[in-house]
Amino acid sequence: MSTRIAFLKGHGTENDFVIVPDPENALDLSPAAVAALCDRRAGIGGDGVLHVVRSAAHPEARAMAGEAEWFMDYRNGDGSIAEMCGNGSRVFARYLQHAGLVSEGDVAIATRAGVKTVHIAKNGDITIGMGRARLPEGDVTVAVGERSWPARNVNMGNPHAVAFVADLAHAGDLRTAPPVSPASAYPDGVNVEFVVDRGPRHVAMRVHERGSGETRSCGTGACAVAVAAARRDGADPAVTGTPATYTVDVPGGRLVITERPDGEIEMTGPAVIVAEGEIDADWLAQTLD
Ligand SMILES: N[C@@H](CCC[C@H](N)C(=O)O)C(=O)O
Repeated sequence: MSTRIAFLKGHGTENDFVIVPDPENALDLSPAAVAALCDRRAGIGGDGVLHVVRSAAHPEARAMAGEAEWFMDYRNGDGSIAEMCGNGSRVFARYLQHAGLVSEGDVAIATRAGVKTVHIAKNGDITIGMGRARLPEGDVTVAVGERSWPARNVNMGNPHAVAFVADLAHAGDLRTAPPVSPASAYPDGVNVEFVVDRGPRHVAMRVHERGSGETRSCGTGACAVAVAAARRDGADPAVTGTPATYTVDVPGGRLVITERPDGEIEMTGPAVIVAEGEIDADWLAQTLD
């Protein structure tokens, strides 16, 4: 009988993940293995993988082990590595709670973008402290077909280009990554958000994610959108001295983002574990041949 590898499936506003608990970092989770797991026809299916590892057991997280016991080793659906995943961190915290590894309240999680504090409420949503946005200088343009828009470069640990558009349909089918120029603004690739207004401090977005394609939600993207919208609306908390809260509708649900005058950003939304199972290790090994 072949070896089995435990997995779970979870999502946050329908940004879905294959969760692979591997406390001692014993699995060789190569890019090809991640892509095979995320394949929606031949694999389990997901926008990415949440590899759950003890910080002390992972070379990229060892230095954070004193602050956060668990490291979110996040991978995009194509197997590439990303610095941060906002929805993933809520689902990661939900998994830790589900597995009895943490209780409700505040939990520190190590990520490639540093240690994040996640608050698990008694019932319902999870809030994560996302840290501060960086807004690199320089004009950026996003194009789809004949249309193009000026965009805001926002870094939430990972890179985003936020374009305000008249109609979300103008983003097209998003089967391929929309060109962003100049390419030099994003040497490591970029996540692209298209945004429309829904009401006061209420927007809706679609996203094309680096390494995953169009997804039903992107947490870091929603934060980037809230930051860009606040600058556009003259509601920059650092200038007004008051927090700015935006409701961001995504195709898979709703996220609420607050930026405080000190620049700290909090994101609140759901996180759900939907299934548990076992991966056939022989199948996974064959996918790599
Ligand atoms: N869906 C995520 C972002 C995942 C990483 C992104 N695709 C990248 O490469 O930066 C989120 O919820 O933030």
